[in-house]
Amino acid sequence: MSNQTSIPVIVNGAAGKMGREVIKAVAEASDLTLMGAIDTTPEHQGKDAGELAGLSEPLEVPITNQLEPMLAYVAGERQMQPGVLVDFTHPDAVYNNIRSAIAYGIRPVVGTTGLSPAQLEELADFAEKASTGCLVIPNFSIGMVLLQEAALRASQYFDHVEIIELHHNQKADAPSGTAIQTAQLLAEMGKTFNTAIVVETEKIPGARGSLADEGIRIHSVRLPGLIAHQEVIFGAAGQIYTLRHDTSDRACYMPGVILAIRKVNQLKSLVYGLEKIL
Ligand SMILES: NC(=O)C1=CN([C@@H]2O[C@H](COP(=O)(O)OP(=O)(O)OC[C@H]3O[C@@H](n4cnc5c(N)ncnc54)[C@H](OP(=O)(O)O)[C@@H]3O)[C@@H](O)[C@H]2O)C=CC1
Ligand SMILES: O=C(O)C1=N[C@H](C(=O)O)C[C@H](O)C1
Repeated sequence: MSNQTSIPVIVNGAAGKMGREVIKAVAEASDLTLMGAIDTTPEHQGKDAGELAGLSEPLEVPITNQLEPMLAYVAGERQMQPGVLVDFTHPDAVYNNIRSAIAYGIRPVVGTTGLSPAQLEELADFAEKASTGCLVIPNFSIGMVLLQEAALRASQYFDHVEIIELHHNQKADAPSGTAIQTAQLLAEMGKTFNTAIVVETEKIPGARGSLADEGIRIHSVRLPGLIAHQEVIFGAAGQIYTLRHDTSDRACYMPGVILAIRKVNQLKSLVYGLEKIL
C-alpha cells in the first residue's frame, strides 16, 4: 500500500478495553497506518501501543496523552489520505475530542457513548459547517444492527415493548448508548408504545427503569462477568417475543470500526448509526 492511499489513524483511549482491540485491528489492515495512540492513564505513558495491545512485535507508536499535537501532526501529513481519529474514551471527554479533531480536519469515528442529544446536535452543526465527515456509532456489531431491524419489524405488530441492557460493571454511562438508540429507532416508527392500563406507583424510585422515547422503558443491569448484552421484549395478549444480542468478545466490533474508518472520508457531515454505512 503506497502512502498516498493509506489512511492515517489515531486511536484515542488506546490503553482501554476497546482501544487495544482497535490497535490490533488497525495493525492488521494493510490500507490503514497507526500514527498515534492517545490515552490519559499515567502508568501507560510511553509504552508501545502494539505491545500493550498484545501484539508480538512493537508498532513503534508510543502511548501519549497529547491529543492536540498529534491531531496537528497528522493534519500536516500531506502524503497520505485525510486522517481519522477513533475515539473510545469516556462520556465526559468525547465531546471535546470530536470538536478538536474536526477543527484540525481529522475525521472522527466515535464509539464512545454518553453524548447528550444537545451535544450531538451541536457536533452535527460543527461537522456540517466544516464540511467534515464524522461517524458516531453507538454499537459497531452487525448483530445489533440485525436485532434493531428485527425490532422495527416486530414493532409494526406489537404495541408493548421494554428494553433490558446488561453490561460489565466498569461501564460509566447508563442506559447504554445502544439501548437509547434502539428506543429512538422504535420511536421513529411513529406510534405510541406501552399505553398504561393502571396507575403505577414506584415503591422504590427507578423500579420501572428509565423512561426513554415514546414511553419505552430501559432497564440497566451492571455486573462483573458481563460484557454487553441487550434484550428487546415485545408483549401482546398471550405472547412474548424476545430479541437478544450477546457479546462474548470485543473483537465483534472490529469489522464495523474498520468499515467506519474507511467510509468516514467519503462523508461531509455527521452520520449516526452503523446501519447508515452498511
Ligand atoms: N460503539 C461501540 O460499539 C462500543 C462502545 N463502547 C464505548 O466506548 C467507550 C470506552 O469503552 P471501554 O474501552 O470499555 O472503556 P475503558 O475504560 O476500558 O477505556 C477507555 C480508555 O480511555 C482512557 N481515557 C479516559 N479519558 C480519556 C481522555 N480524555 N483522553 C484519552 N484517553 C482517555 C481511559 O483511561 P483511564 O482508565 O485512566 O480513565 C481508558 O484507558 C465507552 O463509552 C463504551 O460505552 C464500548 C464498546 C463498544
Ligand atoms: O460500554 C460498553 O461495553 C458498551 N458500550 C456501548 C453502549 O453503551 O451501547 C456499546 C456496547 O453495548 C458495549
